[in-house]
Amino acid sequence: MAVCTVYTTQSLHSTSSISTPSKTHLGFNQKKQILFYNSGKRVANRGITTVPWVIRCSGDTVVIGLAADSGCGKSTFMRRLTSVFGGAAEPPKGGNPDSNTLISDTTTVICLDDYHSLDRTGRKEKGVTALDPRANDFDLMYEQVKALKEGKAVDKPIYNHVTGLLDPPELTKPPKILVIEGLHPMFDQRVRDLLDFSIYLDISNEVKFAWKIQRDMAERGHSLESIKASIEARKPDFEAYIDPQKQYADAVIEVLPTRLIPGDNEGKILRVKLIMKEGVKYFSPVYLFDEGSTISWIPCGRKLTCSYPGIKFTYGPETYFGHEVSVLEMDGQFDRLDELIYVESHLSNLSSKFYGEVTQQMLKHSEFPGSNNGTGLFQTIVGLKIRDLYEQITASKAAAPLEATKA
Ligand SMILES: Nc1ncnc2c1ncn2[C@@H]1O[C@H](COP(=O)(O)OP(=O)(O)OP(=O)(O)O)[C@@H](O)[C@H]1O
Ligand SMILES: O=C(CO)[C@H](O)[C@H](O)COP(=O)(O)O
Repeated sequence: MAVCTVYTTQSLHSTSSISTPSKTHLGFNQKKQILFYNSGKRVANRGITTVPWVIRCSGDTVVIGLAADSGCGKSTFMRRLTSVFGGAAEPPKGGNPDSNTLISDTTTVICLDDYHSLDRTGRKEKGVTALDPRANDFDLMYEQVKALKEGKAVDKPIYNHVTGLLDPPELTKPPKILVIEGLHPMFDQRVRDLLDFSIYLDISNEVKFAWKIQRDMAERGHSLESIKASIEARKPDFEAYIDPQKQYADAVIEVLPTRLIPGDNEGKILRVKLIMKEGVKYFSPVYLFDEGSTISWIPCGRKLTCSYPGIKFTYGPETYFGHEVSVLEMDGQFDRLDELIYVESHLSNLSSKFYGEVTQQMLKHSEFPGSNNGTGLFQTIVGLKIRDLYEQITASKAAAPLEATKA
């Protein structure tokens, strides 16, 4: 049910006895008594009113932002996230086969490439990349994400990656959870302010290169030179417009080459950091052994099989762009995924619903890239945290109308 916040009208504001705008919550078309307050004290009772009083409706839609460069694992993360909610995500039925949208029972994932204002030819003519803000319509992005958050359907444009053209729009309905993924979910402050939670996938250049080669060379037949050239061409705009968004993220998954093999730059064994901001509403960071302490842990031995170069976890408080954060790091990879339960049992605040849920999720998607290392583990954990955040937000919204009528 969408919930609407009702404010007093201008004429009531001008009444000297009422100094603060009053608020209450209504369902659409629901009649309810509206109470007015003066510094928390009930001062008037205006009887029954209806929707015309409503000036702002916010649906139950929780909005999550996922930022990353292209080819950095957003789709894989989305598949893990939607799986935590129990359903598979699919393109809109009967719509444009080249739609970028994915819909599951609870979640709709929209790709912000759909807000490219310049198509492929337009960008070429103007000499700008897709990462450049001038190639994107942030006004429309803001209006549509805001509308969806408020429970209203929108006609969202489609950027067609096959043709490089802007296709006719598709009707997008407000879901329970809206994920906006792409290059710029935290770039525009208005859009950023709509996010209930934000994530940045920070893939180091060395690893990005290794992944690109794996996908674009092995799977798409591109040459090594063209992959190198495309990464180099994107770099200045990536550094100017995409990378700075990580400072705003509530959680960052940073992927680096291992430190367990000196000089390694193959990008096969990874060191992955989960950077979690402290003090974010409805989000309490995961910790290892003891919250707030600095821990270094090598779990290899009788309970966890590790081949060379082994596995090392670290955990502790740090500062990230001036924010207090907790950082959990995993370097190395698992030999046997079923043994992950041993690691899981030493992690706290996971927001799992039962013992072993993280291990179960990882085993369920063992074929996804990153399932044997920190990328898969931390994406799964962030998925559980998002479910928990969603449940807390909806519970608090459901409690709000009751609180308002009790007063
Ligand atoms: N955790 C991982 N470990 C190893 N390789 C990975 C990982 N995540 C992604 N990759 C590699 O990167 C490729 C791109 O992943 P994915 O499709 O999830 O990224 P994306 O950000 O959605 O890409 P795009 O925006 O280009 O569609 C995968 O095909 C895989 O080769
Ligand atoms: O950075 C990207 C986000 O996915 C794409 O390169 C951008 O959307 C442009 O698309 P295309 O490569 O199809 O012209």
